[in-house]
Amino acid sequence: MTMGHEVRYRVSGGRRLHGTVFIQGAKNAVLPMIGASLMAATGRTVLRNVPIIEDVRRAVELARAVGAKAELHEAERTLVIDASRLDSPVLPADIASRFRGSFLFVPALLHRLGEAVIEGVGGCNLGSRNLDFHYNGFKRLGATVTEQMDGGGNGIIHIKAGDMRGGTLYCDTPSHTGTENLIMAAALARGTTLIKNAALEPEVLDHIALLQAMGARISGGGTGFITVEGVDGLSAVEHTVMPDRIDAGVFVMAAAITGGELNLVGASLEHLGVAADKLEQMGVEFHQQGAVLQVRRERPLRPINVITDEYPGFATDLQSPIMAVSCLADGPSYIYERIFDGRFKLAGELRKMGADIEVNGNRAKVNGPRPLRGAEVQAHDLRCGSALVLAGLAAEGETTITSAYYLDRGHAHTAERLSQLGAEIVRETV
Ligand SMILES: CC(=O)N[C@H]1[C@@H](OP(=O)(O)OP(=O)(O)OC[C@H]2O[C@@H](n3ccc(=O)[nH]c3=O)[C@H](O)[C@@H]2O)O[C@H](CO)[C@@H](O)[C@@H]1O
Ligand SMILES: C=C(OP(=O)(O)O)C(=O)O
Repeated sequence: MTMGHEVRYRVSGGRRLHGTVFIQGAKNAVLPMIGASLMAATGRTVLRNVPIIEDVRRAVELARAVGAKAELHEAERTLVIDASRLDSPVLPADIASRFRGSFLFVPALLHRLGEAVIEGVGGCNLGSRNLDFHYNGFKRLGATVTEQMDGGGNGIIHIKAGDMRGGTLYCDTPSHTGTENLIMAAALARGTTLIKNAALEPEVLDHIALLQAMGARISGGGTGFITVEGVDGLSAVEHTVMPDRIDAGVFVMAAAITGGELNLVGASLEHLGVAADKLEQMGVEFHQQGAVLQVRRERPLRPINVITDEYPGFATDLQSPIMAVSCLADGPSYIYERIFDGRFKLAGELRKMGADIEVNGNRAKVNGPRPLRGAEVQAHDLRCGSALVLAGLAAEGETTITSAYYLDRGHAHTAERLSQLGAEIVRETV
């Protein structure tokens, strides 16, 4: 995951955070949007409020690998994509295996080039992460899916478009990227498609809004039943990416774990779903003032009971961060991870910092309060990384977080933004 250099963060804890922070654009909205932009056969798509994160850099590389012109203007947080000439259906492993969002390029390749070849799909290693809902949906629309082994024993997936016609599709559980991929595949198929048990996440709705602006005919977003009437083509448009609710949740928890007070520009209480209620129960006070969310924590942290679920349930991507906060809560906290079966590697790292956490399958009990002390710890995945930053902010002494490419996959300018709030944190490449 580190590609030549190792990224690490050093955090010195014990400072209360104060001030104003800008919430980045949403990773899980911009990635499907980059996939959608490849469906426009003419013109240039302009995406604004793009988070400057490693996953976006990889997506830009991947868009270029299939023939698109893609320019990321980092200072302007704007991505311009001209997909008028795509010339390769291959998603090369050296780029695609580094982020999950690479699979969101498949519908565009099917419609524009008639096939997609996937040499590797990446993303955080969170246990089993199947793609059967995607494959089954593509097949129901008329595609064929085959797997071959390359010389090194790695599977290469070939998807051929065939005559793509609308049909009835479903997700066994409301998959986030599954819903986005099936909507895109149906948008340019002939006739009407119904997707049952579709995901309700705000990023899925933002993605639908972009596709509608491009000319797609989609209804039912946010209901669990999505209907797509196929159209002949989609046009390039300009769209502003919604704020990242997971980035917002992490900054709420930065205020919570340090006993600070922050103004989060662009954060929405509604988008936090049940996470907002759980954080309130822990002692966080919220004041939504238009598009600015004010948060502070003055009272001692109370323990919490968390069950992860699809939106508007408690987001699995905030489960690791709240595990870090609950280490300092006044009593035992209980966490039940229902979405992924391998998302507790964090517990071992927090133990190195003095935490007392018992893990049993997908359930964890965090015995708080335990003072945290600085240690050398490893980010095993993106949210493990953000949780360790939070723990470092509250720990006595210095915490070094290694394998921090994972953190950079999903959070922009972490050290700069936290430093502006009074934290002592540096990012290093070694
Ligand atoms: C790029 C992106 O948007 N990533 C997000 C997306 O991941 P992603 O879209 O991969 O997550 P899904 O919603 O698809 O996965 C949820 C669960 O469904 C299972 N499943 C999914 C698809 C499938 O075909 N078969 C299957 O069994 C997965 O193994 C997992 O247990 O949603 C997750 C859950 O909110 C978030 O943690 C990720 O940050
Ligand atoms: C699991 C995550 O991302 P991805 O699906 O891109 O691996 C995440 O954002 O925590």
